[in-house]
Amino acid sequence: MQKDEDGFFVPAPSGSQAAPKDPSEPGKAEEAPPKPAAAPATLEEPPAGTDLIKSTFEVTVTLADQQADPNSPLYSAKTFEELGISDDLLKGIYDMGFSKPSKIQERALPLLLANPPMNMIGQSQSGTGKTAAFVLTMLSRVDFNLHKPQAICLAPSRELARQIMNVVITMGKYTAVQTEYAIKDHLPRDASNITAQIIVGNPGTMFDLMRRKVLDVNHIKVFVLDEADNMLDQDGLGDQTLRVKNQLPRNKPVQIVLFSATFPDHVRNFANKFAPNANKIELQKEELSVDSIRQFYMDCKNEEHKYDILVMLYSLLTVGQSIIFCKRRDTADRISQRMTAEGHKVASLHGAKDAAERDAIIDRFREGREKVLITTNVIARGIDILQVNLVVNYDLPMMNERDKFADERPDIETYIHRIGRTGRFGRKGISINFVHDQKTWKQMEMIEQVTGKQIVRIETDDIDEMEEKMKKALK
Ligand SMILES: Nc1ncnc2c1ncn2[C@@H]1O[C@H](COP(=O)(O)OP(=O)(O)OP(=O)(O)O)[C@@H](O)[C@H]1O
Repeated sequence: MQKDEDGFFVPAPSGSQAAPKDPSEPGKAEEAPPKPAAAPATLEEPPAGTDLIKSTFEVTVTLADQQADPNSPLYSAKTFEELGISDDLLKGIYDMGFSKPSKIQERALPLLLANPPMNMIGQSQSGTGKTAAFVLTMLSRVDFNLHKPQAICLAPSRELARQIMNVVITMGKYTAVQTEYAIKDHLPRDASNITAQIIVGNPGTMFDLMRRKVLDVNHIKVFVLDEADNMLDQDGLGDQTLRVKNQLPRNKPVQIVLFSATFPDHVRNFANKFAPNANKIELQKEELSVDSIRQFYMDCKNEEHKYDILVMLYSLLTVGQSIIFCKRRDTADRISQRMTAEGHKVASLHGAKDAAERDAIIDRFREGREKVLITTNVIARGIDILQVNLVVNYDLPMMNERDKFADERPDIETYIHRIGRTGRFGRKGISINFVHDQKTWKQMEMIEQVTGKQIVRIETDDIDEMEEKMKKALK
């Protein structure tokens, strides 16, 4: 059994190849032991000036080449011009409104674009600009005169794959780049032979296109995993991701680029094997989430009371836009049906809906036509909608949603990604957890302990106080 995007167990696709079960055996080509790493360099951000993002967090840069000095200006770019990329790409970047690289871009791009290409394992908080870093890497390595797949990017959900594709198309607007999706129900126009240079999709469909030789792997130079810890998780999408990797040519170097806001220890070991000899950018454990997200909790009396509180919050949910995370698809449906019947305007999105419906729902939400989205973990990661200023954990994320053998511990990584749907690129945001019994209270306490960020109580019976606290947090 494996899990789908919502974290539900589903049977493996028929005819799929068996993949190694042991995470320590990810294949043969990548078995070479990594070189000893150089002493890590810890860098502090200079005082923030007019930066859009006031990043005070620290990253640790570890170079695969132990002779090199990670503090060398060679490995930092204060401007996009310094990167030596084409004018067409520079124009694309400036058109997106980016005036200078964000912290992760500043540190990662010189390493990503250097020749010969080196693997990268990059970590930086949600909403800090990782996408542009790997998209620029793909675009700058592609030969636009060659009509063959040259860069592939995998993401855990169709919504995220579509979002990444938009960045590829927008940033590549002044180039001749051609793109293709590898997502379900989105068959390539010419279903026998993909001529596009950059393919973005989900691992199951990507593998299928490769296996059927619709996607020729022989010219692939870059392989990106966004949300890499999730993509490598053995109980989630890991097997399928590994199958994709095993299709890549072994006699030619492929640059492997892994990015995420979280790399839990058990995945990090696998990541090191998946992307051997990688340059690494890591966050300190206590810096996993950005400070611009203020975290609250509400003490609900019981499960039913959670619903009442959510309805009471409705006027606040619609001040900007909000995402409500539930554990189960049927909870998401039930809440949205009830709220709709009571005259509120909400949408629900989860993995049981068909592809066209999912696309329509997220597009409407992105355009601001829906203000409240009730969903599952399917869009917990990566989704970038700047107007979202409130995230509600109607149910806390649990490990047992990811792993049927896990106990009732909270899923800290998923929590960090969920609340990261707000507070994008230095903006303010709020998250609210609903707790309703001893168990959920303890789970939240554990989240507070591990993340080192305070979660402040809001009274459930004083709507005015609630409003005031939340508005203050958003100021
Ligand atoms: N250099 C920049 N200048 C201004 N805005 C930027 C810059 N880089 C990225 N952004 C914007 O910041 C927002 C967040 O970026 P992105 O979605 O890449 O975050 P992320 O680090 O991938 O987050 P997550 O971990 O949630 O996937 C996007 O709206 C993007 O357009």
